Amino acid sequence: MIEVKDLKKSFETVEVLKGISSNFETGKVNLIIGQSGSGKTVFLKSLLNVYQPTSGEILFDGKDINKMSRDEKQQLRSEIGTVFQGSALFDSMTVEENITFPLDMFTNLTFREKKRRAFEVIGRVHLEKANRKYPSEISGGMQKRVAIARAIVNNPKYLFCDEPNSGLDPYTANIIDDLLLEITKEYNTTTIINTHDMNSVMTIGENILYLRMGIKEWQGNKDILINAGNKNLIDFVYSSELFKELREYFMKTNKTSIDNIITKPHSNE
Ligand SMILES: Nc1ncnc2c1ncn2[C@@H]1O[C@H](COP(=O)(O)OP(=O)(O)OP(=O)(O)O)[C@@H](O)[C@H]1O
Repeated sequence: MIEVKDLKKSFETVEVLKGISSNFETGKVNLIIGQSGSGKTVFLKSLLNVYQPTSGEILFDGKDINKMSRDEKQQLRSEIGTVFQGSALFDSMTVEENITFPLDMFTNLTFREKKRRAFEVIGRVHLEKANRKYPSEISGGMQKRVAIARAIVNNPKYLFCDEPNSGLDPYTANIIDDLLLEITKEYNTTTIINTHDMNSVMTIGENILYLRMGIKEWQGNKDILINAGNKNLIDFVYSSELFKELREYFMKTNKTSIDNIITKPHSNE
């Protein structure tokens, strides 16, 4: 579980995060949404300790990251898996080498143990046939699955993803969403995802934090989102004509999510 208490972050005189408090539970997919410039990336980077907050607390299972010793921070780093925008794979390494990289960095496992662990997660993201390929030889969706496998190879307690669906077609984005939801349950991770993808919001949004101009404007799950009274949130989430119509359909039929009205692709496609 990650608890954030009255988090503020300024750059010189500009206050970007204006006192955000929120809890992110273990085993749940937590989504951070908001317009461009609302502070999502600064928020995520503050949780990852890339930015030092101006004030406030960030507790990882009860421990304040900003009061941790160097060793404790190093330990925490080994417990965090990250999926960055654009996958951020090493071009000169094969899929398997990319995935093994965190084990080389953070563990003393033997070569054989590392291979076994890499093999496990490669199977988990259905990339058995690609393990000897280079990133340039596989599709964007497969690259994203490699990034996810690399993020989970070390059995992380916390999983952070920055725009995991960016650059993917909607079909592949669904596969990635499903995979992230499944992995969150299987590994019992506290998963935090920055996203602009409203489809993700409506399908995997177990806890949604809506940021607006550096403040927490709304927090809830995908099922209560539909009836949320917050006009800014509704205007943001249902800004496209298609989603507006979907919302009207939900309201008319008393449905709360799109889970039962869309057919999902299988995650190994
Ligand atoms: N290192 C920095 N120094 C100064 N200002 C910054 C820095 N990083 C972000 N900002 C400012 O903080 C505000 C929020 O930026 P942030 O990148 O968090 O927005 P965002 O919600 O992630 O946007 P997007 O959805 O476009 O990625 C912006 O006004 C940005 O200019």
